[in-house]
Amino acid sequence: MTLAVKVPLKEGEIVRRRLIELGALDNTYKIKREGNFLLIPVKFPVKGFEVVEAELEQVSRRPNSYREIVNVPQELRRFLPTSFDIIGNIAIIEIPEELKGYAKEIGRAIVEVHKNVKAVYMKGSKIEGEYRTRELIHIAGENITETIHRENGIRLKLDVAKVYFSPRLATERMRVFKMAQEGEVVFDMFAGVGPFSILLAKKAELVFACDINPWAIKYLEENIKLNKVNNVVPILGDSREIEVKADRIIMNLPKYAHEFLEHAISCINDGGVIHYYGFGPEGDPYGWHLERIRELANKFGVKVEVLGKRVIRNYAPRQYNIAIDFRVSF
Ligand SMILES: C[S@@+](CC[C@H](N)C(=O)[O-])C[C@H]1O[C@@H](n2cnc3c(N)ncnc32)[C@H](O)[C@@H]1O
Repeated sequence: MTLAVKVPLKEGEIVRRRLIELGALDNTYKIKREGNFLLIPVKFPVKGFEVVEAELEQVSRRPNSYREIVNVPQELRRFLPTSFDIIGNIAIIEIPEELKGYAKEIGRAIVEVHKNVKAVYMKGSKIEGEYRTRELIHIAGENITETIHRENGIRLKLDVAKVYFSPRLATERMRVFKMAQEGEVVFDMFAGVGPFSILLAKKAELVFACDINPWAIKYLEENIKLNKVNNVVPILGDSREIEVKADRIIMNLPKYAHEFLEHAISCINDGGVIHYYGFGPEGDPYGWHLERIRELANKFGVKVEVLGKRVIRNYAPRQYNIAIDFRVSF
């Protein structure tokens, strides 16, 4: 037996919406028709409605999406985000202004549907600052920010509040791994907690992994142990000040990578490959970056061969996160 609001058939939809607004609708039971009435399952007695005890059928199918069970007013449902990131057992979601008042409902629904998710955070700012982190606002589940994320066969321990990490780049990291050759020396200029470095360590002879964020380096050191790799050298500092020679350089700092190009070219070995990342506008997202690369190639008197370029993902409206791979020959 469960509690249900009994309403005339023709008022059913209006009452259902009202119950959603009140957070009273119990989605775990099905609505039942009884003659000219509907029995709408509720979580608690609701003032102003006739509440009865009823035998209702339980909803047996496990929902596929939090959107199927979340209690938000019908007219706002169209604003519900269709995707969010899951990093280890932590979900991070961008909630539009219209739904900010329902953030906790959304968080609760995510925890309910995704059994592996233990904590949910709402994005509280854009990615900003030198460390490329953002403010996170806790909306559901446990108040934890440290987790272990699995991707491409490696484990990455990290704190989502203290370091940059995006699970959306997993395919890009695998693509770079596939391009890498056995026995190379790699310079990961903006290593973070090591998703490129640790993966590439499986092929490379040596990986220099630099980051300016002490938390990133702390987790990188833990991840080196966690993944039992012995050829990654963590370096805390500004990668412009690190003088190494490498066959492959990864420049995963899209917002500022162009400022580091000169140093990258000075670190690359003859015939080496640079994986450059940037942001660019719709239409020609590569043009500005390719010009910078060619300018510097002229300045250094080296040859540049573009091996590939692609859009990785949308970054903002009409702005793309792009990648350019190029070979440098002396
Ligand atoms: C976009 S994140 C990429 C992290 C990592 N490659 C990944 O895929 O998760 C850029 C990283 O560059 C680091 N960073 C920013 N400026 C730097 C600098 N001058 N030298 C070294 N690292 C820097 C930030 O702390 C941040 O961890």
